[in-house]
Amino acid sequence: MPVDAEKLKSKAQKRSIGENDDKSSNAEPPRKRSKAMRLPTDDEDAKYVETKRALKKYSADKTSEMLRVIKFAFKAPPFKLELPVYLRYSSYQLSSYRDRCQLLKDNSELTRINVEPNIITLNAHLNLLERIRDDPELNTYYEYQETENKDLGRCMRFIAQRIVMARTNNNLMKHLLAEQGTSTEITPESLQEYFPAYEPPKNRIRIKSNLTFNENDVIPVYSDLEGETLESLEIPVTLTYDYTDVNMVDQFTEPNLTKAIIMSEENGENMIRCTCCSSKPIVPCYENEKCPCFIMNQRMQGFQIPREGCGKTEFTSFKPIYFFNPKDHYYDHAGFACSELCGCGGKCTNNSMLLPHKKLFPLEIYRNDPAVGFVVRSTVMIPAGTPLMEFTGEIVELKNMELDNRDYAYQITYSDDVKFRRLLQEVKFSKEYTKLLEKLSRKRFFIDPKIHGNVARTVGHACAPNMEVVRVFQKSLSPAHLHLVLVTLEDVFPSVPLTIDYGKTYTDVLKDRCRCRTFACRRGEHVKTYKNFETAQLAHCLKKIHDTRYDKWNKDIGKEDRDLAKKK
Ligand SMILES: C[S@@+](CC[C@H](N)C(=O)[O-])C[C@H]1O[C@@H](n2cnc3c(N)ncnc32)[C@H](O)[C@@H]1O
Repeated sequence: MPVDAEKLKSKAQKRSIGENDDKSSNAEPPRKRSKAMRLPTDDEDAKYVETKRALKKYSADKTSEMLRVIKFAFKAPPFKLELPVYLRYSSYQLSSYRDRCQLLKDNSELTRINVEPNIITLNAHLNLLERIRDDPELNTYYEYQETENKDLGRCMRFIAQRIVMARTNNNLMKHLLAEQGTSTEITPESLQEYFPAYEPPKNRIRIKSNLTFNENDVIPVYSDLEGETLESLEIPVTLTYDYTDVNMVDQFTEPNLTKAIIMSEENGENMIRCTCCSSKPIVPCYENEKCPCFIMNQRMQGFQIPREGCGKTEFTSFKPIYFFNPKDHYYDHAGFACSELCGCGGKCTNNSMLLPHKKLFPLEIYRNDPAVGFVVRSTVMIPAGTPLMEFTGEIVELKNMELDNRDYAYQITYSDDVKFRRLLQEVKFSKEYTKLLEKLSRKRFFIDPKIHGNVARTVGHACAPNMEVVRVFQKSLSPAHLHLVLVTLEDVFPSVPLTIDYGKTYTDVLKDRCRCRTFACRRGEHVKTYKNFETAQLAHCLKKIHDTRYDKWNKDIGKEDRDLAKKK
């Protein structure tokens, strides 16, 4: 993820002689779990219960009042209890909070389970269709693409352009490619070996049945490492974070950000919300030219440079979000969504956060490569253009972030974000608030999910990723009102890990240790296999590979049989 290069470099060096090297060595003797885990004492447990009670109270009244919430952070090993004071959540609800302690307590969940991949895929698909059918909002407004996607050619073109651009904009890459050596010709057949399907073993170790503690969002965690046993498995500390679906702000470390939240709440002028309502279950805010949230959404879509023959990327609630121009992607792509504070309550066509918050697509976390650690996949096909998940964590300025957290954190504000700053000048906020937002926009804020985060923190890096990260604002325009949303670039099938591109800074630090194994890898073993990518040819190959995967998926979900049965 794009972070300060020098700092990361020192961290990478630290790692290369330490933790990471150990992990990648297959020869490492299995470590005993007991060393890492100690259950809390009665005293510690009592304090934990007390905290939870305080949190419950907070969730129950859902006020936006300042409230003191005590955070317990358990650091293992050795097990240590801290009591820093955590305040203030930038969201108006605390939808979940779970302590690391719970994970330690739940060690007994560790179990072996037998799976039949095809049955899992079929069941997951049927469950998904059922969920869509049973949800009055989805069954009327959302179309899950079960048939072939007619826009796929366009998506593949974007991916191909993105890959070519990431390579040509990278000096180290240019240098490597200029070296002597042969280059493999790009054909669907030659690329095929870089698209292996991941089939989990039939007998898997399940570490947790649900990492989120939310029964509407079940995310199990598996360990599929070869030769691993229940006895040798060590639950890594990277799994013991507080699961949160909302971003957080600590008022002590980030007083200016807190001030921005308060100013937006206390002065209606600084808040953007609509009063739209209708008798329909979903209010048509995106079709209402007077809706202030839609107007802001349109203004942000104005960041995009028009391309001949292409439309603009639209941020709506139910239609796919397709991209057209990979240049300046993060700067050019932002949306503004209605929220629960609006007249529509966020249940409208102008809320691209609606789908990710529904947790429609079942996810699982697993690891099969010790050098990469845990990654994420879905057990159903996720269509291209789906805003799949939000990347949550603590919003923190670079100078306040712990060095150790940086390989997990995602940068959200950039001092050279000219278009965004121009917009700030045009919006009619109070003078003082505009000044503050301007100041904040020049600072380097990150979303740090290391201690408080969600499943998105586990998404791995790939040089040819299948998801892109975009910004969606709600309520106002400070960094505390910004959400990072991960959108699929192509149809992602159940056998494929979900990935994003952590960015050039990160891959440069990875040096030759990138394990994304994609044909377009910028830092792995196969960097020089393909020297020349031509966009159109690459898009064509990607489409062919997609079609093969699509045919297999169709068989797995028994679609052909069901279509036949319907005809009869
Ligand atoms: C944001 S975390 C991803 C979750 C992590 N795998 C875990 O188990 O918690 C980033 C870390 O994952 C690993 N990682 C992710 N993608 C990788 C890749 N393509 N090659 C090598 N390591 C990768 C690296 O250790 C990196 O520091």
